Amino acid sequence: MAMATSAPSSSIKPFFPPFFSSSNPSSSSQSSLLSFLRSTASTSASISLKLTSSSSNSIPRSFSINAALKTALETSQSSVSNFQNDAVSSELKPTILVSEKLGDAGLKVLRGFGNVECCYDLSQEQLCEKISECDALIVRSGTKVTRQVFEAAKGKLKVVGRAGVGIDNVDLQAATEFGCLVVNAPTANTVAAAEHGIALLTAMARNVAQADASMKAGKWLRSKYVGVSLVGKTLAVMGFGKVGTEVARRAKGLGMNVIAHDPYAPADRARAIGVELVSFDEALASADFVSLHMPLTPTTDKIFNDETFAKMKKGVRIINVARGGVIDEDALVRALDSGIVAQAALDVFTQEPPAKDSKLVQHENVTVTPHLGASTKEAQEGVAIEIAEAVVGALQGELSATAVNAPMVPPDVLSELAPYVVLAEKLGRLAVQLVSGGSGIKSVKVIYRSARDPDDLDTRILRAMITKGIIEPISASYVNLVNADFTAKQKGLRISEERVVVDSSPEFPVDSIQVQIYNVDSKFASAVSENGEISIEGKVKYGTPHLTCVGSFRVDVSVEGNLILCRQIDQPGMIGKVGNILGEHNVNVSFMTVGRTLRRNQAIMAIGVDEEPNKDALKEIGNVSAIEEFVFLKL
Ligand SMILES: NC(=O)C1=CN([C@@H]2O[C@H](COP(=O)(O)OP(=O)(O)OC[C@H]3O[C@@H](n4cnc5c(N)ncnc54)[C@H](O)[C@@H]3O)[C@@H](O)[C@H]2O)C=CC1
Ligand SMILES: O=C(O)C(=O)COP(=O)(O)O
Repeated sequence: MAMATSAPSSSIKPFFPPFFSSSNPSSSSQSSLLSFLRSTASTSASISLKLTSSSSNSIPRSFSINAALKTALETSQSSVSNFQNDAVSSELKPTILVSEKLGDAGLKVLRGFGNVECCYDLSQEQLCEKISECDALIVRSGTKVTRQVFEAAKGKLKVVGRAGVGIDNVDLQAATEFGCLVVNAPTANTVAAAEHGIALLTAMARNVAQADASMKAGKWLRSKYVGVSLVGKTLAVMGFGKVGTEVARRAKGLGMNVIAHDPYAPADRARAIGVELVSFDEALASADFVSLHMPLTPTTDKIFNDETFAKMKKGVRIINVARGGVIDEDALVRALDSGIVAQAALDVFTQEPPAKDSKLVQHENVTVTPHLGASTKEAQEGVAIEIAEAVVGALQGELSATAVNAPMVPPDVLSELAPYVVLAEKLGRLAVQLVSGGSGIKSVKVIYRSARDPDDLDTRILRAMITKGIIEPISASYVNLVNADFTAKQKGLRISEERVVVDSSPEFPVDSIQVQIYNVDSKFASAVSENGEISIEGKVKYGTPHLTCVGSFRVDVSVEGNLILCRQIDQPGMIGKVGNILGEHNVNVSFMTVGRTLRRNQAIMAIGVDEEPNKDALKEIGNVSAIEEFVFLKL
């Protein structure tokens, strides 16, 4: 008879229930309040799940993970305030470092949740030194969040919030590798940036800045500062996203002919506001004014250079409120000197602040502002609230709608998938414990059976949770939604997915999830299917995850607590025998089912137990003569 023990399971309660849970060993020395917050948060979330699901015999479509998380947040917040009389309380709250000026309304939201430290103008060294004490970091465009910062965080940093749009100052690859979520505030400063673009466009066309400076120097130069008119001129908006669209709208109001280039923008959205989408070269060849609104990426880096300036109309005027790096600044100086570019108005620079003697900044045909695009009172209050809520939400485990390096799952999809997310992680955790040795897993297949069209099922979050379930019990890695795919790749674990349409109720997103592990030995031979792979399957029943198939045996056991799987000769009295042993050792049985192949042939008994049986209890179970093999699994 084979007896097997389980692989160690992660027993640390998640601080980030349920999607960003971190059992990072390097951050396991969290303070007691943090541990408390973790446990209360996750408990509240699960209580909320149970209450909702118990009210109906079907999985409620109104199931709201956000509500569950909100409950968790409220519990945590009141827990925090309960601790406020404690002299050491402030040291025990999550620490949020704000490294650049943030609007008061946002700071208020943050202070209601954590310990907020505002430290502006930190050097890289100072930031690296401080970051290992911080759970979250909030930045604007001036802080470089480099790989060194993530390394220095030693796993403590869970969220970086960018109070604005551009995330080119954050090393996203490093953030992902370290499982750190990056969120931004992509909408609150759109209008401010667009208005600043228009301000620069009009100021440049009428030499406002130069004329102002000359008057302040005591001059009256009316003929020197004759400008150009905008009406009837062609403006090329390069990057027809949020800001570009708002600039286009306003420029139309000024009577300009607006064209746009954006390889990813839908033509009908442009057409709807009377803008024609054209190719890059066409935009350059026909524009009198070119306004830049694309992000800085490896593709757009220095996309405006000697070659592209040469394609522009002589005397073109350029506005840049996007990122300095999209222009080769030396090439722009050359184009200004040669007259290809008549004027430029720039809010952003490759290096910020630029060198004092920068030829570009000093050029008489250039109007500059010190990265003021987002700097209106309204925009700053807006981004501050947007980012504060996103960071607090992320610290509570909410899947942010503005996550930059994790799958964005719309709230309604998330709410519907919530119980399947729990099932997915548990199936991964169970399947890996059935592998003998626990290592060498290279190939996993997940089969989702659903009545819905395969295109109508977003499985990214389910795959991430299966990955988490598989990896965490057998390695020191901690896995969350952010780094699941990366960690799987690092470990050489290939997870393929198959979606099978079945004849069940399309009301539910998934009928069953099957996890198969290939080319491994099993410590419980009955979990191996006829085709040779370890195979288990689960379903959500009445809102609760159930294990429904082990190898080729049908079972039905709620996956809560721990599980004992026994294969025995199908004969009367087996349930009683094992139940007695567990009872004698004070182990409470929560569920028990028997699945068999043929009557009086082989059967599998799946027993849910609240406590972990001790060695003696397991030995006694193993000594029952009809039991051929068994395994104890931790969930
Ligand atoms: N100066 C400032 O203070 C501010 C600057 N910004 C910057 O403005 C830019 C745009 O911001 P949003 O409109 O909010 O972003 P967005 O993401 O809504 O729009 C960017 C657009 O650029 C397009 N794009 C990407 N690659 C392109 C390419 N090679 N050629 C043409 N288009 C391309 C995208 O398809 C997208 O439609 C970003 O760089 C952002 O950082 C935004 C706010 C304030
Ligand atoms: O949101 C953006 O992309 C911006 O460039 C605004 O930057 P800031 O927050 O003002 O440093």
